[in-house]
Amino acid sequence: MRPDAVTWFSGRTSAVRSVADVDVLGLLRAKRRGGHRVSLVLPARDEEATVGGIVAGLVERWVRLVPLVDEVLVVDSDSTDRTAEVARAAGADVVAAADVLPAHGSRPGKGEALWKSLAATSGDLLVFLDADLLGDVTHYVPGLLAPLLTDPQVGYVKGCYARPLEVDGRVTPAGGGRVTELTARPLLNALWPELAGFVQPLGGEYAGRREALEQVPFVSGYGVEVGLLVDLLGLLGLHGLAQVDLGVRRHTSQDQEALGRMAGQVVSAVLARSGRSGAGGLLTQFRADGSGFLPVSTPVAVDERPPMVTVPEYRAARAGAV
Ligand SMILES: O=c1ccn([C@@H]2O[C@H](COP(=O)(O)OP(=O)(O)O)[C@@H](O)[C@H]2O)c(=O)[nH]1
Ligand SMILES: O=C(O)[C@@H](COP(=O)(O)O)O[C@H]1O[C@H](CO)[C@@H](O)[C@H](O)[C@H]1O
Repeated sequence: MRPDAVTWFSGRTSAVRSVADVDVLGLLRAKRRGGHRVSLVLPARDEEATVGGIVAGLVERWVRLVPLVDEVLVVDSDSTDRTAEVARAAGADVVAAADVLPAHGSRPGKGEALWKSLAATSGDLLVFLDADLLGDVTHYVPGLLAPLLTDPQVGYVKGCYARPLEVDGRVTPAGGGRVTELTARPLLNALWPELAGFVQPLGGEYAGRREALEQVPFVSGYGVEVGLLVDLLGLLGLHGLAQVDLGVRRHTSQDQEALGRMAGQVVSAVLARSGRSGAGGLLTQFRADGSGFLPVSTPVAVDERPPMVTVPEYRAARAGAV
């Protein structure tokens, strides 16, 4: 790593691998002293199998027992299963992404759900967790909040973790984060070497200050994480970014073809931010069908929403909330 990345990695990486690793009551005092309000957001598309357990555990611990969190919102991203009902029964507020800022239409994708969450929440601090996480993620919330509550210089915090790979029920202790290792990390090291210290640049668990998040665009699909990282580097500088080692992250993984499409979206977001548009914006993959190869093409061109602070309805709502 370049010296600036080395310095950042050693100075801006903390560790919260369990609740025992963090002074929760100290964070609660810091939250109250700072007059902060915390919104926990989970973007969810067809996550009925996992979203209920995640929400129930976090609501019990961080809303009821120790009120680090003031609102828990599941953004239902065009689910076709019972995600919304399960999340609501577990104690979350639920909103359909398509119902937020309806005058601005509705686009598919995780980034769209995250962008809309800014208009559907009120916290000055936001924590984002995927809704397909497996295992105990209780400590993720205080771990991600700690740098924001204790260091005013930090505006954005990404979780990092070991990532076991679970495919067809078989678990290998490493190997997860395939798009990260095979696409995002090489591209970021080549184009933004100052970001080389991020262990999990694509990780779906992160937290940030609203005043920063509302000033950057949100890539509508899976390019949202890499887009946010590069754009927040520009807005906050490397010293405004941090990461926290949360130990291990398990989630329900997608197949290689799906991850290929995800990688295509990540590459498009990177190319757009490095001054080169992805020429065709189309990714062609091939399925072996026994008698040859069937080409399957998917649009991966960057589609993004503007900084939320430019949306009149958002500004009006925030002004009214003051
Ligand atoms: O169009 C989408 C795609 C994904 N997601 C959610 O974003 C998170 C991460 O997506 P996914 O699990 O598909 O990515 P992976 O973790 O496999 O990389 C999960 O909570 C998904 O339900 C979403 O809200 N809308
Ligand atoms: O990090 C990665 O390579 C991908 C895929 O992870 P796996 O190979 O399925 O463990 O997962 C992340 O990438 C997505 C795109 O940024 C994020 O939206 C997901 O939250 C995150 O899990």
